[in-house]
Amino acid sequence: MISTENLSISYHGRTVLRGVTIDAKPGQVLALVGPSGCGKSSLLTALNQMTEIIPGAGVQGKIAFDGRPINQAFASTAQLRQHVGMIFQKPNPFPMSIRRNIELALREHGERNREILAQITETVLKDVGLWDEVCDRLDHSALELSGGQQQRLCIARALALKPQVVLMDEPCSALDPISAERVEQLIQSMRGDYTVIIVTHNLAQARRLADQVAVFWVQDGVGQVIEQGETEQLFARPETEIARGYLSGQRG
Ligand SMILES: Nc1ncnc2c1ncn2[C@@H]1O[C@H](COP(=O)(O)OP(=O)(O)OP(=O)(O)O)[C@@H](O)[C@H]1O
Repeated sequence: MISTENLSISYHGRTVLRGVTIDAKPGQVLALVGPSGCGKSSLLTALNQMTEIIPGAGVQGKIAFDGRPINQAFASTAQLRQHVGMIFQKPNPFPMSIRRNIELALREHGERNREILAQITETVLKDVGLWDEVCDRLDHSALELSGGQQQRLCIARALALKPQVVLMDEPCSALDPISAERVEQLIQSMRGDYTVIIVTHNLAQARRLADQVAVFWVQDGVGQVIEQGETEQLFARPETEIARGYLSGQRG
């Protein structure tokens, strides 16, 4: 669904990630794990072309969506981001009503019909398990919601655009344990319908959620993928000493 080939990322001429080849398959969850600073977030950022707005950042190598280079697969960055949504560590709802948070994204992509807007809003809020909690205060500010509710709203906002891929950068790590569990359950429920690439420092979470895992590590001062494969196989029988130490919690 979305893949990279020999992808490298640099900032101001310093390469921070080198030679990354990954393939997130349709409907699967791919977890990116590894210690701080090995380039996991940089990779996510490159996948929906946000790297382009970072001063001094450069991307080399190939990124493909459904087998086609992303520049050819999408007519514009806006179209790419419709198909490839992004969720950040800190929930970032717009400072406006719960309803407007969902509708604004849809309106930006040309949807004006009020009934359709209301219907999609209800559907996606139900999908993320938020409808019952907010249906009587849709016109209240999204900032009145708890952190966990805000994160589920942000996921609903992304899902409203019917993306095929959702990129998630540590989506649970800023939440309290109960909210984190709800968001994790939500990601679990997205399996099959969406391709998810999730950066997580929580190895137990990666093991619970992911079909595939890629282990990142800094070698010779540059981030690289040192091992990747099916989750259970990778955790049970890592091939490299470094991955074995990291996945067992003894390194990193
Ligand atoms: N905008 C930027 N300008 C310069 N250097 C950057 C920028 N963003 C990231 N870096 C550097 O790139 C390297 C990789 O950072 P990145 O955030 O991608 O790693 P990470 O594995 O996601 O780390 P973490 O798990 O802590 O989020 C780090 O050395 C970081 O300092």
